[in-house]
Amino acid sequence: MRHLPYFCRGEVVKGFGRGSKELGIPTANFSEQVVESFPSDISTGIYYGWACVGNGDVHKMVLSIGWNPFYKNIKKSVETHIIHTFKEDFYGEILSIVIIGYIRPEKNFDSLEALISAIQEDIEEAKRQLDLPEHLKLKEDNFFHLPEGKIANNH
Ligand SMILES: Cc1cc2nc3c(=O)[nH]c(=O)nc-3n(C[C@H](O)[C@H](O)[C@H](O)COP(=O)(O)O)c2cc1C
Ligand SMILES: Nc1ncnc2c1ncn2[C@@H]1O[C@H](COP(=O)(O)OP(=O)(O)O)[C@@H](O)[C@H]1O
Ligand SMILES: [Mg+2]
Repeated sequence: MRHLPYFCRGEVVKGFGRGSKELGIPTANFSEQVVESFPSDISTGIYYGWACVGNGDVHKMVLSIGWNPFYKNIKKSVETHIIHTFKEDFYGEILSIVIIGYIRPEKNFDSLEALISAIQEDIEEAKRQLDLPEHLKLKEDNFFHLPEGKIANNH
Protein backbone atom coordinates (compact mmCIF):
# COMPACT_ATOMS: atom_id res chain seq x y z
CA MET A 1 0.00 0.00 0.00
CA ARG A 2 1.21 3.50 -0.86
CA HIS A 3 2.77 5.55 1.98
CA LEU A 4 3.71 2.48 4.07
CA PRO A 5 5.76 2.23 6.17
CA TYR A 6 4.63 5.62 7.47
CA PHE A 7 6.58 7.29 10.30
CA CYS A 8 4.82 9.80 12.47
CA ARG A 9 5.14 11.48 15.85
CA GLY A 10 3.10 13.93 17.85
CA GLU A 11 1.45 14.83 21.12
CA VAL A 12 -1.16 12.60 22.77
CA VAL A 13 -4.39 14.57 23.33
CA LYS A 14 -7.80 13.88 24.90
CA GLY A 15 -10.47 12.17 22.85
CA PHE A 16 -14.01 11.28 23.92
CA GLY A 17 -12.83 9.06 26.78
CA ARG A 18 -14.64 6.04 25.33
CA GLY A 19 -11.66 3.81 24.59
CA SER A 20 -10.92 2.78 28.18
CA LYS A 21 -14.37 3.31 29.68
CA GLU A 22 -16.69 1.73 27.09
CA LEU A 23 -14.38 -0.59 25.18
CA GLY A 24 -11.71 -1.48 27.75
CA ILE A 25 -9.22 -0.67 24.97
CA PRO A 26 -7.53 2.71 25.47
CA THR A 27 -6.37 4.57 22.37
CA ALA A 28 -3.81 7.38 22.41
CA ASN A 29 -5.29 10.05 20.14
CA PHE A 30 -3.10 12.36 18.07
CA SER A 31 -3.73 16.12 17.93
CA GLU A 32 -5.72 17.62 15.07
CA GLN A 33 -2.50 19.07 13.68
CA VAL A 34 -0.98 15.60 13.31
CA VAL A 35 -4.21 14.21 11.82
CA GLU A 36 -4.20 16.99 9.22
CA SER A 37 -0.55 16.34 8.37
CA PHE A 38 -1.38 12.80 7.19
CA PRO A 39 -1.39 12.26 3.42
CA SER A 40 -4.98 12.96 2.33
CA ASP A 41 -5.06 9.76 0.27
CA ILE A 42 -3.98 7.40 3.07
CA SER A 43 -6.94 5.00 3.42
CA THR A 44 -9.05 5.17 6.53
CA GLY A 45 -9.14 1.85 8.38
CA ILE A 46 -7.25 -0.31 10.83
CA TYR A 47 -3.47 -0.81 10.68
CA TYR A 48 -0.65 -2.41 12.70
CA GLY A 49 2.84 -1.22 13.50
CA TRP A 50 5.23 -0.20 16.27
CA ALA A 51 4.86 2.57 18.85
CA CYS A 52 6.88 4.25 21.56
CA VAL A 53 5.94 6.83 24.22
CA GLY A 54 8.59 9.50 24.86
CA ASN A 55 11.90 7.65 24.77
CA GLY A 56 10.44 4.50 26.27
CA ASP A 57 10.41 0.96 24.86
CA VAL A 58 9.00 0.13 21.43
CA HIS A 59 5.79 -1.94 21.56
CA LYS A 60 3.39 -3.53 19.09
CA MET A 61 0.35 -1.43 18.26
CA VAL A 62 -2.92 -1.30 16.34
CA LEU A 63 -4.13 1.96 14.84
CA SER A 64 -7.48 3.31 13.75
CA ILE A 65 -7.70 6.11 11.17
CA GLY A 66 -11.10 7.59 10.38
CA TRP A 67 -14.46 8.67 11.68
CA ASN A 68 -15.36 5.70 13.92
CA PRO A 69 -18.65 4.87 12.10
CA PHE A 70 -19.99 3.12 15.23
CA TYR A 71 -19.87 6.51 17.00
CA LYS A 72 -20.34 8.70 13.90
CA ASN A 73 -17.54 11.12 14.78
CA ILE A 74 -17.53 14.40 12.85
CA LYS A 75 -13.77 14.86 13.03
CA LYS A 76 -11.31 12.33 11.67
CA SER A 77 -9.14 10.76 14.37
CA VAL A 78 -5.88 8.82 14.38
CA GLU A 79 -5.75 6.61 17.48
CA THR A 80 -3.12 4.12 18.63
CA HIS A 81 -3.78 1.23 20.99
CA ILE A 82 -0.40 0.12 22.29
CA ILE A 83 -0.26 -3.59 23.07
CA HIS A 84 1.29 -3.11 26.50
CA THR A 85 0.00 -2.37 29.98
CA PHE A 86 1.08 1.07 31.20
CA LYS A 87 1.08 2.08 34.85
CA GLU A 88 -0.29 5.56 34.10
CA ASP A 89 -1.88 7.69 31.41
CA PHE A 90 0.49 9.59 29.14
CA TYR A 91 -1.50 12.59 27.89
CA GLY A 92 0.78 15.37 26.67
CA GLU A 93 3.65 12.99 25.90
CA ILE A 94 5.13 12.47 22.44
CA LEU A 95 4.02 9.27 20.74
CA SER A 96 6.17 7.93 17.90
CA ILE A 97 4.71 5.34 15.55
CA VAL A 98 5.54 3.51 12.37
CA ILE A 99 2.50 2.24 10.49
CA ILE A 100 3.44 -0.93 8.64
CA GLY A 101 0.41 -2.79 7.32
CA TYR A 102 -3.31 -2.53 6.68
CA ILE A 103 -5.78 -4.89 8.39
CA ARG A 104 -9.31 -3.84 7.34
CA PRO A 105 -11.65 -0.90 6.67
CA GLU A 106 -13.53 0.84 9.50
CA LYS A 107 -16.97 -0.66 10.01
CA ASN A 108 -20.21 -0.05 11.81
CA PHE A 109 -21.40 -2.79 14.19
CA ASP A 110 -24.75 -3.85 15.65
CA SER A 111 -23.44 -3.83 19.21
CA LEU A 112 -20.61 -2.62 21.39
CA GLU A 113 -19.65 -6.27 22.00
CA ALA A 114 -19.25 -6.83 18.22
CA LEU A 115 -16.97 -3.76 17.96
CA ILE A 116 -14.90 -4.97 20.92
CA SER A 117 -14.45 -8.47 19.51
CA ALA A 118 -13.45 -7.05 16.08
CA ILE A 119 -10.79 -4.92 17.82
CA GLN A 120 -9.58 -7.96 19.78
CA GLU A 121 -9.18 -9.88 16.51
CA ASP A 122 -7.23 -6.90 15.08
CA ILE A 123 -4.90 -7.09 18.08
CA GLU A 124 -4.28 -10.82 17.51
CA GLU A 125 -3.63 -10.21 13.80
CA ALA A 126 -1.21 -7.38 14.62
CA LYS A 127 0.69 -9.59 17.09
CA ARG A 128 1.09 -12.32 14.44
CA GLN A 129 2.14 -9.94 11.65
CA LEU A 130 4.65 -8.07 13.80
CA ASP A 131 6.48 -11.30 14.70
CA LEU A 132 7.46 -11.75 11.04
CA PRO A 133 11.17 -10.95 10.49
CA GLU A 134 10.46 -8.26 7.86
CA HIS A 135 8.22 -6.42 10.34
CA LEU A 136 10.39 -7.02 13.42
CA LYS A 137 13.27 -5.12 11.85
CA LEU A 138 11.33 -1.82 11.89
CA LYS A 139 11.15 -2.10 15.67
CA GLU A 140 14.88 -1.33 15.70
CA ASP A 141 14.59 1.62 13.32
CA ASN A 142 16.62 4.72 14.21
CA PHE A 143 13.40 6.73 14.07
CA PHE A 144 12.63 5.53 17.59
CA HIS A 145 15.97 6.83 18.87
CA LEU A 146 16.07 10.19 17.10
CA PRO A 147 15.62 13.44 19.00
CA GLU A 148 12.02 14.72 18.96
CA GLY A 149 10.92 16.69 15.96
CA LYS A 150 12.98 14.87 13.36
CA ILE A 151 10.43 13.09 11.24
CA ALA A 152 12.11 10.42 9.24
CA ASN A 153 9.61 9.61 6.51
CA ASN A 154 11.02 8.49 3.17
CA HIS A 155 14.45 7.97 4.66
C1 LIG B 1 -7.81 -1.66 16.38
C2 LIG B 1 -8.99 -0.73 16.38
C3 LIG B 1 -10.03 -0.97 15.51
C4 LIG B 1 -11.15 -0.14 15.50
N1 LIG B 1 -12.17 -0.40 14.62
C5 LIG B 1 -13.25 0.41 14.60
C6 LIG B 1 -14.34 0.16 13.69
O1 LIG B 1 -14.31 -0.76 12.87
N2 LIG B 1 -15.41 0.99 13.75
C7 LIG B 1 -15.48 2.03 14.63
O2 LIG B 1 -16.49 2.73 14.63
N3 LIG B 1 -14.47 2.31 15.49
C8 LIG B 1 -13.36 1.53 15.49
N4 LIG B 1 -12.32 1.79 16.35
C9 LIG B 1 -12.32 3.07 17.08
C10 LIG B 1 -13.01 3.05 18.39
O3 LIG B 1 -14.38 3.27 18.20
C11 LIG B 1 -12.38 4.21 19.18
O4 LIG B 1 -11.06 3.88 19.45
C12 LIG B 1 -13.13 4.49 20.44
O5 LIG B 1 -14.35 5.12 20.09
C13 LIG B 1 -12.37 5.36 21.41
O6 LIG B 1 -12.40 6.69 21.05
P1 LIG B 1 -11.77 7.81 21.99
O7 LIG B 1 -10.29 7.71 21.89
O8 LIG B 1 -12.24 9.13 21.41
O9 LIG B 1 -12.26 7.58 23.38
C14 LIG B 1 -11.21 0.97 16.39
C15 LIG B 1 -10.13 1.21 17.26
C16 LIG B 1 -9.03 0.37 17.28
C17 LIG B 1 -7.91 0.65 18.22
N1 LIG C 1 -1.99 0.62 26.11
C1 LIG C 1 -2.39 1.88 25.89
N2 LIG C 1 -2.56 2.35 24.63
C2 LIG C 1 -2.97 3.61 24.41
N3 LIG C 1 -3.26 4.49 25.40
C3 LIG C 1 -3.10 4.10 26.69
C4 LIG C 1 -2.67 2.78 26.98
N4 LIG C 1 -2.60 2.65 28.33
C5 LIG C 1 -2.96 3.83 28.87
N5 LIG C 1 -3.28 4.72 27.88
C6 LIG C 1 -3.73 6.09 28.16
O1 LIG C 1 -5.12 6.12 27.91
C7 LIG C 1 -5.46 7.22 27.04
C8 LIG C 1 -6.54 6.81 26.08
O2 LIG C 1 -7.72 6.37 26.67
P1 LIG C 1 -9.09 6.67 25.95
O3 LIG C 1 -10.13 6.07 26.82
O4 LIG C 1 -9.01 6.27 24.50
O5 LIG C 1 -9.21 8.23 26.09
P2 LIG C 1 -9.24 9.40 25.01
O6 LIG C 1 -10.64 9.40 24.49
O7 LIG C 1 -8.92 10.63 25.79
O8 LIG C 1 -8.27 9.08 23.94
C9 LIG C 1 -4.19 7.54 26.29
O9 LIG C 1 -4.14 8.90 25.89
C10 LIG C 1 -3.09 7.19 27.30
O10 LIG C 1 -2.79 8.32 28.10
MG1 LIG D 1 -8.52 7.39 22.67
